[in-house]
Amino acid sequence: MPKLLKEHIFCKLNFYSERMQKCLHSATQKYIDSNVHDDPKVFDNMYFLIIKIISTPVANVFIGEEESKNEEVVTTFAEFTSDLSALIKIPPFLNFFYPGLLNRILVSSGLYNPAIKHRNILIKYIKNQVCKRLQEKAKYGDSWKRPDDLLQDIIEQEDIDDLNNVNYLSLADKLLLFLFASIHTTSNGCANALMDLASRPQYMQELYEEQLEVHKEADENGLLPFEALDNMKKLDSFIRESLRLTGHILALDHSVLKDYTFSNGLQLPKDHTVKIYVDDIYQDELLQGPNPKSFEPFRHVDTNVPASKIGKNFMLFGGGKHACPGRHFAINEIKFFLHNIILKYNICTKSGKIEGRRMYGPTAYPSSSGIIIEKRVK
Ligand code: HEM
Repeated sequence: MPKLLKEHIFCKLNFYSERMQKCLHSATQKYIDSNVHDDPKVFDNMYFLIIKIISTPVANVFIGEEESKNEEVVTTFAEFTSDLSALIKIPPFLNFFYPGLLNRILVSSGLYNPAIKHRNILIKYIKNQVCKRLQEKAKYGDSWKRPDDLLQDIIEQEDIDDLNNVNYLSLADKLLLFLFASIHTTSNGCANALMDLASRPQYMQELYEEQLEVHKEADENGLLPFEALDNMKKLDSFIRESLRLTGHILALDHSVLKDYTFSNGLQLPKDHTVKIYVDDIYQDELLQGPNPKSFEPFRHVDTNVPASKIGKNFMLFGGGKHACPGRHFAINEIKFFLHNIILKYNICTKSGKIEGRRMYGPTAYPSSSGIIIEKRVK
């Protein structure tokens, strides 16, 4: 799965950049712009709007221009992970017998499996595309212009060419894995960054000036060249700081595959799950520099370390050979989205205070508090 993404999406970030921006523009227009008129407007729980906005370009790149315009597709992309995470919230009553036993019973007995609804929706739209594409390819042969998206890449990689022999279940399951990895994570990061900005309006002017300068590179449709992302240095630093202070207490669950003993004698027994105690990384002055607990939006500007850069002092995307391959895609999406918001609007929290994260056990979620969005006077 990571190999597929690396070969077919992350090598083509530049190619997808225009589509990503067009989708973000139209989704922002639909979910935000159309609700903000001359008076300031309060948006509660922005996460639910942002997840729809983030899902729009992801759906476009994953299953193509045509189907991604459909509201039902965007809703499935947006809701799949949160519906699934309802399973994680079920108290682990039967874990005494076997880890996750209650969830396994619910899912395998068919009593509760939130994935099925989304899989059926996805199959409906994928089927439409697969049929159309195979028929067109048969009709036009070499002159057929193949659509460029992940679905087409999978069709070709798996040599799918017989309409009567397509395993739609397997195709949908592959795509659902990608949805699981990409949508909630990116939306979380984006909603946190927006709330962090609304909480600290004093940094807005500096970011606005940078985005104005960057926007000089835009074409007549307001679309930026891919390279413009590199010039959003302050915005990039702001996003990295927001990600650094995501706020989880424990993160990065990993299974221990074999008994392991660290040099200090600490033992990890096989088959246990280990999690990282996040404060050990982000509140350590040696790793983060001075005042590691405080939100300093421009702390990364002169460090030459972009928001997507992983390292021992920044583990949000994991590390090593399994580090998140989607991190550049995610950061680009967040930057393009915030670029537009900063140019169009002033934002602040409804409470007028800094809003922190919402905790669910050791995991942090974006705050559901209100954000006031007001058109910028030019
Ligand atoms: C802010 C957004 C994101 C965050 C915070 C995030 C975080 C992570 C983390 C922590 C891991 C596990 C790394 C490890 O085990 O060491 C991971 C893996 C992965 N992520 Fe992301 N991710 C994000 C966005 C995305 C996007 C947009 C995609 C796809 C388009 C994606 C695809 C993947 C895949 C395929 C893996 C598995 C990699 C492997 O096992 O080799 N992620 N991500």
